[in-house]
Order: sequence, then structure tokens, then C-alpha cells
Amino acid sequence: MLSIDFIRENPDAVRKAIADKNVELDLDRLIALADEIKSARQEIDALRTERNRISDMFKDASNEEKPELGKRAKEAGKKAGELEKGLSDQTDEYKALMLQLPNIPYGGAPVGPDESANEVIRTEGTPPSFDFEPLDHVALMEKNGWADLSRITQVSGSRTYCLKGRLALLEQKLMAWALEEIMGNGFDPITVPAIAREDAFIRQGQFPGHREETYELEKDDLFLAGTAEVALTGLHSGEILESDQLPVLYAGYSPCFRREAGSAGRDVRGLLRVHQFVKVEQYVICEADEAVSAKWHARLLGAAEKLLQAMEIPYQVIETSTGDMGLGKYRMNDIESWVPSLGKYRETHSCSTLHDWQARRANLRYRNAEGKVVFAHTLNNTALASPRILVPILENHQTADGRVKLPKALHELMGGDEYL
Ligand SMILES: Nc1ncnc2c1ncn2[C@@H]1O[C@H](COS(=O)(=O)NC(=O)[C@@H](N)CO)[C@@H](O)[C@H]1O
Repeated sequence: MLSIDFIRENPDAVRKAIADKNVELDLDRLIALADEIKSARQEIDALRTERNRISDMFKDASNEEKPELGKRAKEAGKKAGELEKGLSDQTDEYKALMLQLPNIPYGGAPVGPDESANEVIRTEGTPPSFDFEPLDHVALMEKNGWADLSRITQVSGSRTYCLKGRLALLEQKLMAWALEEIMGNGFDPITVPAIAREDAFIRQGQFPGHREETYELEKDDLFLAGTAEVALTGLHSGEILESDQLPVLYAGYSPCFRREAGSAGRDVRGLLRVHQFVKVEQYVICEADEAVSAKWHARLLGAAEKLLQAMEIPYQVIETSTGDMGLGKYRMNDIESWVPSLGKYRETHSCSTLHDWQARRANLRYRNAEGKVVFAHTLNNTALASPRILVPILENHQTADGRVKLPKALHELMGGDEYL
């Protein structure tokens, strides 16, 4: 969300953001509604002041004056009530439009309609060249008994999987390892539920635009989140944090659920795009200062890159375009890991700065150094998400005999065995 004052003072910047993020939004209607609501509120206040003024006159009035005074007070109160009633429809429409407003994107983001406009800003590591015909992760798992991708679909439907044996163990170890690594950066580990109320999704930004991608528990008015970001955004909603409580740094672990409604036919084989997965999420609430946000953005990105470097996975960092970064982002850098069987890099991490767009929706505020209560800034980034990260791990480190030789950091995790 943006502040209405910002919108009034920077209509062109907001109009450009709406265009560059492919948002359908009538900004003139929003501003007109804001003006109508503002003048109606001023009129209501004036009527209420008039009614109170007349009531004050009542006690000293003569018996002849009282009926007229009572009539005028009643009329003022009635008119105020009618205006108030008319306001509720306008206020609902105004709030709905405010929730659809995009954040102003970073000036260095490529302007474009979708991921085709994304730019590679750096590449780390070299994709392996095999002197044998490499297998894809599904074949590797089948050869080693590391997964069930067929029987389970009778139980749970498409885009579900079972990990088995040492691969199942590796996933658990990877999550603990990611938590520990991020804890080492001063982040507090916290496990959060995927279950959350509708409000939490509005505050985080998933609703109203991406409701379709979210599982709903209708009988209970609850939903299943696709990222710990939902719970972590709602955790301090409505509080006023003290400046010495900032930055709030969470390493959030949660199961993640996604309907993938818009992904029919994409990544249907294997572990890249599934309905349920696990993730360690880096989440920051910091002071409302662009330089501080930029510092945390770089740290979040660096922490994820450090994990990829330890896993010896070749990757590239992307500057995400205005059309691909999503409504609430000021800036988004995805990290894409090399997937040999596809011969290309695929997104495994997503690092975002939102400034106060999310904090305004979630009413996340703090008392700044001058004692003023202001909206905070928030950021989030993937530390590690599985099973998607297993794809580059298995495929990049496979050997000619169909085994997987773990990089040093991981074979220490797995009790010293150098093979999975
Ligand atoms: N359907 C899915 N199946 C498997 N992994 C997924 C799926 N959707 C997302 N992920 C993983 O979760 C990571 C983060 O997802 S994201 O939507 O891009 N970003 C977020 O959720 C942010 N909160 C940062 O983590 C992705 O980079 C990917 O590694």
C-alpha cells in the first residue's frame, strides 16, 4: 500500500508504476474517492460540532427557544448520520483500490512485462561438463530408491512426492543447516504455521491478487500459506515496536502449500514445482530508511549465495523486471541455480525489498529516534527451499555410475560419507 499523501504528491510516479507492473487500476477514481471521503468527513465533523454547540446552548435557553434548538440539533445529527452511511460504500471501494496499488519499483529494475525482461547481473560457478550421459533428478532418484513419485499420486494427486532413504534424511539436514547458517547471521529461528487467516494474506500481499493460488480451508475460514512470509508479516501486526527492537530478524521455517493454479503443464516431472514443500525464510523488519533496506537486501542475498557456494551449485543472480517482480516489491533479485537436465538456470531463491508497502498493509510500525510512530520497512528472501534445491544438488554432483558425490559441506552434514 502507498500513503494517499504520497499518491497526491507523486501521481506520475504512481501512474508509471501501475503501467510498468501491468496493473489494471483507475488512479483517477482512487484520488476522486479520497477527495470525496475527505470532504464528506469534514462536513460530518462540522455538523457534529454544530449539533454539540446547539446542545450546549440548550441548558441556558428559554422554553420558547428550546423546541427550535432541539429541531436544529436533531437535523444536524440526522444529516451527519446520512452522510456517514453514504460513506461506507465509498470507503469500501477506496480500500479495495488501495490494496491493488503497486509499490514504486527500483529505478535500476529493467522495465518489461514479465520474466523475459529480467537481466543477469552476475554468474557464479561453472556448469559441469560430464564425460558421460547425465541423468535427470527423477532418473537419479529412481536408480537409487530415493523417492516415490508414482504410487503417491494415487494417494495425493499430481505434483506430490515422497522422498526416501538418504535423500529424505538430506532434506531434513539441509533445513537444519540453513537455519543454523542464518542463525549465525543473527537471525532468530522461528517455526511458523502455514495455517493463517484471510487478514494475514491481505497484510502480506498475497491477497487479493493471488487468492487463486492459495489452498482454502473453507469450514474454518482459514487458508494454507505458500511461504512463512505470511505468518511473519502478521506476527507483529498492530504493534508499535521500539526502535531498539529493530531490526527484527527471523529465520522462519514452515511447510509451504501452493495450488500452482497458473502453472498447468509446467515442470510436471519431478520436484521443481510441487504443491507442498518446506522452506527456511529470511525475514527482516527494519527502520524506514532506504539505505538500511538496501544494506539488508544485500545481506539476505549474500547469505543465500553463501549456501549455494557451499553446495557448489553454479548459479546466476537476476535483476527482476517491473512486470515480473510482483505488486509489492520495490526490488527483487532472484537467484537461479543450474539444472543440467534442462540446460538452464532455474529460480531457487527470491530476495525482495518492499520498503513500507507491506508494513502499511500489516500496520507494522515503530517509534523512530525522534519519537514519531512510523511504518517500518520489510524484506524477505529464501534461505533454502526443498525439494526444488535437491534438483541442482543431485544433477550437478552426479557421477557416471549414477551416484551423487556430495560437496564437502554436505557430506559433513551426512555423517562424513562423501556419497549420498
Ligand atoms: N511450487 C513450488 N514447488 C517447489 N518449490 C517452490 C514452489 N514455489 C516456490 N518454491 C520455492 O520457494 C522459493 C521462494 O518462493 S517465492 O515465491 O519465489 N518467494 C517467496 O516465497 C519469498 N517469501 C521468499 O522466499 C522459490 O525460489 C522456490 O525455490
